[in-house]
Amino acid sequence: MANIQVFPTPAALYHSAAEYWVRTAKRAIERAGTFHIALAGGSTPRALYQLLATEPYAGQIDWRRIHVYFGDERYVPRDHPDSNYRMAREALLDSVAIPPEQILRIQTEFPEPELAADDYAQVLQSHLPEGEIFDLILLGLGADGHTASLFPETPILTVRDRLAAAVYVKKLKAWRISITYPAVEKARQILFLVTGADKAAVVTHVLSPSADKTLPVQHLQAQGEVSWYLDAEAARKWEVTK
Ligand SMILES: O=C1O[C@H](COP(=O)(O)O)[C@@H](O)[C@H](O)[C@H]1O
Repeated sequence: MANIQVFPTPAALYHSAAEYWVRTAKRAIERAGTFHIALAGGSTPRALYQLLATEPYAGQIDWRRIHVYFGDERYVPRDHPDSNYRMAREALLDSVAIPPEQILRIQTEFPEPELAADDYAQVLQSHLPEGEIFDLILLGLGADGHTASLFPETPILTVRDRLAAAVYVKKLKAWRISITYPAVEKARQILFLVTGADKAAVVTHVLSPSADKTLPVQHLQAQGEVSWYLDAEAARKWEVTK
């Protein structure tokens, strides 16, 4: 059963998500000495990353113990405006003391997206703690129901033998590299961040137990704790139906 929280404003959501991150990191560091987190891309998490780079949050985290991964990446150069790595770097990673070798981006320099995905699958296998388990995965939700780059009606949805894969998204005419269901499902904790009125319909569909299981996020068989942080706009239609 997921924990669903609705916040009156995006700012309230971001502050609670920053507190969640700090709590989860401290707990992991106490338990294992490290915190392995996969970041979401897109635009929603940017404000969270910016908050984490400032007080009172930044000073509560032992950044030297943090290992950062990416849930998905656009197959573009790392300084491209669409790059999820670039967004996270500008919003957070450039401002905190994570050792550079612990920032494990998806390397899009490979000549084929499949090679980049194979490389990232290896990176995850060799860097994640035993069992290839993330402490926390941050995820977003696209208006079409995609999460990470698990897009509807794409072959990546059937990949269960690798931790990362490449996917061509026809409607975007673009390649993506993404972690796969098995990588997401094993995480200790998953936190979805969803804001804005354009997500209201998809949120209602995804969170209604009786809705058709047509969207990728509905097929996620998470083994750990799942939380949804929604702002009031994104939750507007769901709150009416529940
Ligand atoms: O393309 C992407 O979309 C999703 C959702 O992004 P959002 O800005 O609408 O929240 C995101 O989670 C994913 O990382 C990104 O590559």
